[in-house]
Amino acid sequence: MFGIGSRDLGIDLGTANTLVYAKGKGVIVREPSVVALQTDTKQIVAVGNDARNMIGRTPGNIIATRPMKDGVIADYETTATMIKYYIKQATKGTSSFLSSKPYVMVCVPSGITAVERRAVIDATRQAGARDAYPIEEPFAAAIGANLPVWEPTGSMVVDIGGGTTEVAIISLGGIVTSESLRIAGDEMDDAIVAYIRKQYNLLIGDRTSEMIKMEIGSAGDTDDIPNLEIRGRDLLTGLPKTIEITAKEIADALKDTVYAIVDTVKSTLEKTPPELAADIMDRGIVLTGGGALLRNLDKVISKETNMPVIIAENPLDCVAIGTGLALDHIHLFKNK
Ligand SMILES: Nc1ncnc2c1ncn2[C@@H]1O[C@H](COP(=O)(O)OP(=O)(O)OP(=O)(O)O)[C@@H](O)[C@H]1O
Repeated sequence: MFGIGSRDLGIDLGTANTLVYAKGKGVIVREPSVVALQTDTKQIVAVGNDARNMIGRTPGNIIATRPMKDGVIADYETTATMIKYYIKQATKGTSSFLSSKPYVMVCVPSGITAVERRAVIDATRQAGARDAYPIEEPFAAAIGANLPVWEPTGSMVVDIGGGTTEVAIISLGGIVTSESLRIAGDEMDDAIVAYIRKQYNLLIGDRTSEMIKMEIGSAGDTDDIPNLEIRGRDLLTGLPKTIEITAKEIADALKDTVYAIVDTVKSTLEKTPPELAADIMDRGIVLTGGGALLRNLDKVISKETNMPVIIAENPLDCVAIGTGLALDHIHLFKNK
């Protein structure tokens, strides 16, 4: 018997954001997956929001890095330290932390290799978990979006995060078919950087491109979206420069990424057994993850698939909520 208790945690270890869900409390930590390190000693200077504010603004002796890339661990030691910091933050005040470590349910992309999966389990244990149980991200997203995952009915979830887009058809507590694409929100940001550089010879940072995406980005129609003034460094003069860009330009820059996501949704639907496809037709495709907030993405997916598409409530929190709620079914998950 596991004896899951209130100290146990669900962690959405994301490429862009890390969220921690505590049983009975909900999401109690929501911070960017960023760590700032001393370049020479590799000592941690800051984690989360504090570290994110340093991106692109660090002096030579400090670097702000994202230890997760494309949904998997790119820098093992830094990821373990980051998880440790968040577990500590989530369990502070609960005096039992040292005497009784938490069980942790942690999400992993569905397309992960055995080695990548092992790294997540080991890093979470090293970070102070009593034991770690991986749950596939789209399954967690579906639980968090309140879909009837345990029932004999088809549900379809598209989780668009920073590094990965996970598409899955779920029925009877399992993933029937899924596809994982290592293209999502980060790729959209990169596409904006590349467009501005090519079109205007202007270099902008990752934070600026993400801000542009959130402010005026659209997967389709751009009517009624105002222009935006942005600042960067002119590559010809080397000096700061301000330009005005239109939503139409940004929509064009995002097109390839958007259609890579749409094609993955379509090819997953093509592999779906007909009975389940009929269920999905009734209930609709549910979008989760921060990428679900890209303007008009729901409309474009709906038009391209002829299916109803719904954006989950609190799309950024679905994976964390689902990971936490899955603690009640921890015996169904393997810790190897
Ligand atoms: N309003 C918005 N419009 C467009 N994109 C958004 C919006 N809000 C957040 N995002 C994007 O959502 C992404 C982060 O989503 P989320 O936190 O679900 O990802 P993650 O879980 O960290 O990543 P992954 O699942 O790939 O490991 C970022 O790329 C962010 O820019």
